[in-house]
Amino acid sequence: MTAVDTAPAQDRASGEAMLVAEDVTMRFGGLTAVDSVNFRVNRGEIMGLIGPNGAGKTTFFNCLTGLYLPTSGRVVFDGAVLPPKPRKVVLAGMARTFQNIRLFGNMTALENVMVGRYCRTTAGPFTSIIRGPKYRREEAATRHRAQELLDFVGLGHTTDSLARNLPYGDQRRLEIARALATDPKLLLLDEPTAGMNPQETRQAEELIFKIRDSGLAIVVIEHDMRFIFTLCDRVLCLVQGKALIEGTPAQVQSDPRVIEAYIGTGPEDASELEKELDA
Ligand SMILES: Nc1ncnc2c1ncn2[C@@H]1O[C@H](COP(=O)(O)OP(=O)(O)OP(=O)(O)O)[C@@H](O)[C@H]1O
Repeated sequence: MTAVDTAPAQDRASGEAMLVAEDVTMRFGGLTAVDSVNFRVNRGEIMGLIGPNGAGKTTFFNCLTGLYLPTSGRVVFDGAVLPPKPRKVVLAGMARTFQNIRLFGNMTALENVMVGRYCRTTAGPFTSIIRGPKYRREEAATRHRAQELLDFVGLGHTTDSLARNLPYGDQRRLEIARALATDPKLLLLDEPTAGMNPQETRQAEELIFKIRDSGLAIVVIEHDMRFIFTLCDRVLCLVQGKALIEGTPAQVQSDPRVIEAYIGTGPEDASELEKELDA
């Protein structure tokens, strides 16, 4: 978490591919939730995924992170086809957060982050019971790294607080710290600002830039358009499972088909989008 990415957005957009989705299709029975979507995320890039409700964003995200095996097409991560097990995906260097907070509420902030770290430790059940020197060394290193990550996300003061007692915005940041504990090369965030107040949203934005600057690639699903257009190098808009447009925030923002797609799916989404674009 030390290197700083100072590359301009256009360099990142033409950089080396970290994640490539080729013709990814996901069907649930007769419903095609994701329809032949191509997608590419480069090293050090922040990629946004938008679309009206039911557009297939979460399903596509689940295909990208190994939670779903696409009906057809493939996902290549860091040069290799994505392994079909979420645990192997994490070990390959991909971490994610979920739309709904999934912390261990009765564990402390530090313990929550340590849980994320255990995928990189080697102590098995036997060593953990014996608690020999190797276990103690590893546990101390895990604790140290977890504290570093709490500091990194701005939660250094919450070490011993129970996760369930943290304010909402802090819980979201704690989830990010736990994801970072797995040492990812790519971080996927599913609606990271859902339910946040404007101040928490601004803090989330700063944190995501900081993570990108530390060398990670990031994919974000978000309904908050102002947030996504400020944050991302490129944005993909999905509509009814299909890729409508992919481009820079300026290109996507000015494409009339994007507003049209939102209007077609209900006045709430559309007025939200127009409000954001006018701001
Ligand atoms: N496990 C599933 N089984 C059957 N249908 C599903 C399943 N998951 C999603 N769908 C359907 O696939 C379509 C896309 O849903 P998805 O949740 O991916 O959209 P989304 O863009 O993430 O929506 P939102 O913004 O509301 O979260 C919807 O019609 C949804 O009902």
